[in-house]
Amino acid sequence: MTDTLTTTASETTAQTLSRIGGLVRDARMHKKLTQAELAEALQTSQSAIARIEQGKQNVSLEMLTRISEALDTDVVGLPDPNRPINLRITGGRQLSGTINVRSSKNAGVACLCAALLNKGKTTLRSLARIEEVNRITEVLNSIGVKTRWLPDSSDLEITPPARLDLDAMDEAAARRTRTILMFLGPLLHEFDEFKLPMQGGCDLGERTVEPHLHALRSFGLNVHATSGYYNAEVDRAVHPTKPIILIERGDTVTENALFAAARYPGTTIIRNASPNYMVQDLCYFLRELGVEVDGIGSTTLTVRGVEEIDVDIEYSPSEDPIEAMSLLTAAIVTDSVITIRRVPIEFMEIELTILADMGLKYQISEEYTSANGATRLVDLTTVPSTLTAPKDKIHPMPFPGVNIDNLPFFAVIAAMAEGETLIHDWVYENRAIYLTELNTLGASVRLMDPHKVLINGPTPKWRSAEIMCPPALRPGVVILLAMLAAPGESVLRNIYVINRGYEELFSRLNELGADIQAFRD
Ligand SMILES: CC(=O)N[C@H]1[C@@H](OP(=O)(O)OP(=O)(O)OC[C@H]2O[C@@H](n3ccc(=O)[nH]c3=O)[C@H](O)[C@@H]2O)O[C@H](CO)[C@@H](O)[C@@H]1O
Ligand SMILES: C=C(OP(=O)(O)O)C(=O)O
Repeated sequence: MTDTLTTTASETTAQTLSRIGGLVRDARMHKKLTQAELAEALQTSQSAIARIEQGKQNVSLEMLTRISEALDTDVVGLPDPNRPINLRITGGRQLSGTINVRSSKNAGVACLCAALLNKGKTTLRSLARIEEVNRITEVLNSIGVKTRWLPDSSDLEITPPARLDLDAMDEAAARRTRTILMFLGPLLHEFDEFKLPMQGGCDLGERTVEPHLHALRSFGLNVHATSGYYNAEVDRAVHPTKPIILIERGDTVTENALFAAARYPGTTIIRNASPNYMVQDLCYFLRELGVEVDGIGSTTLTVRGVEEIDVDIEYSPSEDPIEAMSLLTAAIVTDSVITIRRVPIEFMEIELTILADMGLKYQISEEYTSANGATRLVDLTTVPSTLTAPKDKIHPMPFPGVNIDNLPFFAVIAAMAEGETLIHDWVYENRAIYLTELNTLGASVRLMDPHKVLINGPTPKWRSAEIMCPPALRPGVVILLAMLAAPGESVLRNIYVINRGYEELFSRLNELGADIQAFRD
């Protein structure tokens, strides 16, 4: 398994050198050495260190070993998932400039799973290069699917083998994601019997599986769970004879039902479908595969499937509304003017309306269209504003509603606003609890019950602190953003979970003026 700080063979030399340079710089700064001091320890010149750090100099293995010794750390080590990445954040700095929202984790992983439906070559353009995608490509590679990042791009080419080898599956990678559950839909077309390791993902308390199994039963899939595996059997005589009613309007359950319907050579009607952004992206992707999907963006999807799909296609998953919300929150907590480009506005409208009611000022551009040809985008420029708490509680809903994954950001925003804000995360058993970590940074967050926090703002004085990153993506980012607000040096430990869902978040925030350095113990 690789992590963010390890190099991969497919990277170009220039990219690799610049990555190594960044690692040397981070390790040197962590050790609090100047370039001249490191140069002296290595008996080389300060300009040689500067060139290495800028990625402008070839670095031999011998030199890397010496640098590692001088800095007391493996600058480039063998991949070791047990060595956590930490962040050192110098907060209290304003941000400025422009940043582009990248494509979403959730559409990305849906399209990766959907590529299993296609015997031809699938190219995903501008796919998020994140740990969740790494885990899925590791699983795909282990079962025989070839994946290749095209040079100088984030475009991933996916070529399936004639027959998948499920026995060779990289189970360790599979168990680190919930996405593995979304292999059920594609695989039921390929195997009469198969088993999959049980899923992982964010630690948010119990997450349901039954809605997936319920939906897939209409396609003859029967699953029984035994000691860490889903054992699946497919009864080929069973077909959806009536509309499939999802028992939850979940995103991935809708996607699993779509995978099953995509290669069923008949019409499937899916009711209580999620119309959320990643599901819409997946529907557009399926259309590229030749599958007819009507009702995109609604809760009833009608799918006319194709038994065998063998086409070479390209698709560009759309921009991530949750990343847009994260960047907007970064601007709010640092009281900054930044322009966030490529915001998928349809999936941010309610959040923006609530924030406007709280007093947030911003400007938005004319709309334009994402590379997927459908998603409406705007550029959003923030204006430093004085916020007051919302009059009512903030709670999420399946789309359209405040996005479930955007909810945690309101906690740190509420900590900037005058008055009391109640945040009700009815969805996840554990997630609200992690928001109380904001207290360590000076906020006033009271846990009312496992689903509700009451936040008193504005925070009189943010203070820096050292915190273990919560094992959940969005709360982890919320803590990171609060650390941007807190003057002084904070440390956020073990941030794998953030890299699971965000691409180069730290260096991109640094380009806006933040000071976030990654280091390993
Ligand atoms: C890869 C991916 O796309 N992940 C997203 C997807 O996960 P995913 O689709 O896996 O979400 P879950 O199935 O875990 O649903 C989240 C929670 O909401 C509950 N629930 C959901 C729908 C509903 O109508 N009623 C209900 O009670 C579920 O029981 C569960 O506890 O959707 C979640 C909810 O939007 C997001 O947080 C995840 O980022
Ligand atoms: C909960 C999330 O993701 P996942 O479904 O991948 O665990 C998330 O994106 O916040």
